[in-house]
Amino acid sequence: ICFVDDSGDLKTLQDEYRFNNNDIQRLKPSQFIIPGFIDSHVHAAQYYNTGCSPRLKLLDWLQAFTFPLEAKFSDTDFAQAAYTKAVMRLLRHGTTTASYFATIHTDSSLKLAEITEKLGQRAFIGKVSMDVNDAGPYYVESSLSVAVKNCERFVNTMLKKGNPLVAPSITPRFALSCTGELMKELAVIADRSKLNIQTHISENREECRLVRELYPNSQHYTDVYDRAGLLSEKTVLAHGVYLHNEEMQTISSRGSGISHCPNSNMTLRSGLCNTKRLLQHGIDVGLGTDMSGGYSASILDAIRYAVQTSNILHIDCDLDFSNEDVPIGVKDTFRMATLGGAEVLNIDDKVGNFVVGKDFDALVVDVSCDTTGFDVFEDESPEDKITKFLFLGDDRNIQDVFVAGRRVVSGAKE
Ligand SMILES: Nc1nc2[nH]cnc2c(=O)[nH]1
Ligand SMILES: [Zn+2]
Repeated sequence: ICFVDDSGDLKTLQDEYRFNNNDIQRLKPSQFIIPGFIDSHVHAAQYYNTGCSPRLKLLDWLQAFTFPLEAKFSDTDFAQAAYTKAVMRLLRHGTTTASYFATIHTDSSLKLAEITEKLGQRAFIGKVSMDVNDAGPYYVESSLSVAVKNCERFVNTMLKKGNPLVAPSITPRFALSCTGELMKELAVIADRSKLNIQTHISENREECRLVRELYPNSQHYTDVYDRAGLLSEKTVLAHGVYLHNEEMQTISSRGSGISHCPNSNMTLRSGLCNTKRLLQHGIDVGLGTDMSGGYSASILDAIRYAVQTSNILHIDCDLDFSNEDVPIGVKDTFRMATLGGAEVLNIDDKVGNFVVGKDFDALVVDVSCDTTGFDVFEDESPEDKITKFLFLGDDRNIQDVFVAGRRVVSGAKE
């Protein structure tokens, strides 16, 4: 982004900033641009299962549906086809940055990185690390040392590429899938190259109970990760539904962020995350689809579910809340979907809003395109139109998608 200027005098701007007439894209009155959406927690492999909503809770769902699906990604041809569809779908929904979990397989995780590079999406790619799986030996790394070697090969290959848009993220699946030793080794690898870290935390009551049982010497779930050295300002913790105040204080003091995944939290009946409390503790909050825990690949869906989650938390609570404590609204969740996500992923110096010097990651939205699913009226303000798009719009309204100034989706008719 070289300049932001609302002067109507094109000639003066052209003289000052030296751009050609051919470089100008004029927006229609029904169009506007917004920062690209950031999905701070999404499982690329699980795209295959989106919409299959099996009505199980987290741990049973992992065993019955998710691990068997992820095991198929040992086949790199299968991975190539499935990941291509996933990345294309996310881009079509306006996700300019995604923080992906892949699977435990190094080569197919590298394929996911290649696909995001080719299709032009900004991405963090996580080869999933797990050296424990009670569900069986068919989906687990065979030992601690193999898990560490796999992670190192993945990270080294990614770093050698040196792509400014696609980076590795260290990805211990969660405390129930990793030994304490593995988590410590992964923290060292992350620290060595100052990498992002992503994992799940405090998503489901049964999961929290098992973590307490498995780590009796830790004060709480957050402490398990903190003792392993996994909490940095580049750490993304997905869910955080059942965090206590003390845990939020620790997360805040380490500068780690939470990826709020409201569709997943409801679909898997995990719980309702109180994002207001997280924000009050000074924690960065972004949005995640967490597909296929969440059934939708769209961050617009997460924007809506995040509003509704906060609304539900405030039903019948009016007497307990002061007048100031209103639920979060669509402005808040739109921020989470853009700048909030950038803060959580520690890339807010590069993306998240339109500030000179940042990269142009943007969506051209048209609220009156041919196939639009809602109506706007002449007397409505720009703010009304944006709000309607956030609540009622979909990929049909997303005309163009730009990542770092490159148009990666063009919905314009020839
Ligand atoms: N939602 C969700 N939670 C998890 N916890 C550990 N693995 C997963 C996963 O794949 N999805
Ligand atoms: Zn997840």
